[in-house]
Amino acid sequence: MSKVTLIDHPLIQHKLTLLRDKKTGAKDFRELVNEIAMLMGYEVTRDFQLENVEIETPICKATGKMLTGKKVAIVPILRAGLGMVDGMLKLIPAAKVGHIGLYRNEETLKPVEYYCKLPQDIAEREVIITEPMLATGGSSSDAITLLKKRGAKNIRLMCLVCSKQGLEVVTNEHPDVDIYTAAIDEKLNEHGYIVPGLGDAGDRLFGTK
Ligand SMILES: O=P(O)(O)OC[C@H]1O[C@H](OP(=O)(O)OP(=O)(O)O)[C@H](O)[C@@H]1O
Ligand SMILES: O=c1cc[nH]c(=O)[nH]1
Ligand SMILES: [Mg+2]
Repeated sequence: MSKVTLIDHPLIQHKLTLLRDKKTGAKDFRELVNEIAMLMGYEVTRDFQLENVEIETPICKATGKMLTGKKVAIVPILRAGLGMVDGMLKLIPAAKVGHIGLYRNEETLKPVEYYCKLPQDIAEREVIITEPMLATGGSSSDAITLLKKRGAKNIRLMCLVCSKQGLEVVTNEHPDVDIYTAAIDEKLNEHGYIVPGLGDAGDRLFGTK
């Protein structure tokens, strides 16, 4: 069964409230999304493996710990997932970045795929999907399916706001994928938007509405 981790660190909750506020404009919204992604990144990568390495400090020989070098791919779901990429790359600068383009049909709420470009060795990488909004769960679930078809085996999903029902969909369809989120909101409205949510993340990031 998927592990769902609610990352409710005070700094993240504070920034999330600013993000939810409709008075927050695109510039601040972009900055906040990146900052939250970076803060969440600590928790998302907490189980990364370490190995002992021998080094010499200015004082003496010592044993330190370094990442075992498992390669990482950050995969944003376009467009809104792009907003979280820079924050994650600050933490893992050597990560490669794949892109999955999906938009939600406004009537059916079903995701439509329009782009996919992944690192060639995606099967060997630890994949972190970035997706600010998990509403019906359709986009996240389809993105995971697509990644699995391309051979990805170790996938985790990083969101800002999830709906309860969307989480259920993704955890049922992909019980092997762990999910990290800064909030779990109560419900969806009749247009499939998360309530209270933060509105349309893509439009708010890129100022398209
Ligand atoms: O869980 P779901 O019900 O599938 O909804 C979530 C998706 O909806 C939004 O994408 P949108 O279609 O608005 O595209 P955009 O990111 O390009 O704005 C959001 O960015 C998610 O990808
Ligand atoms: O609340 C929602 C639902 C889907 N997509 C968004 O950007 N926000
Ligand atoms: Mg959108």
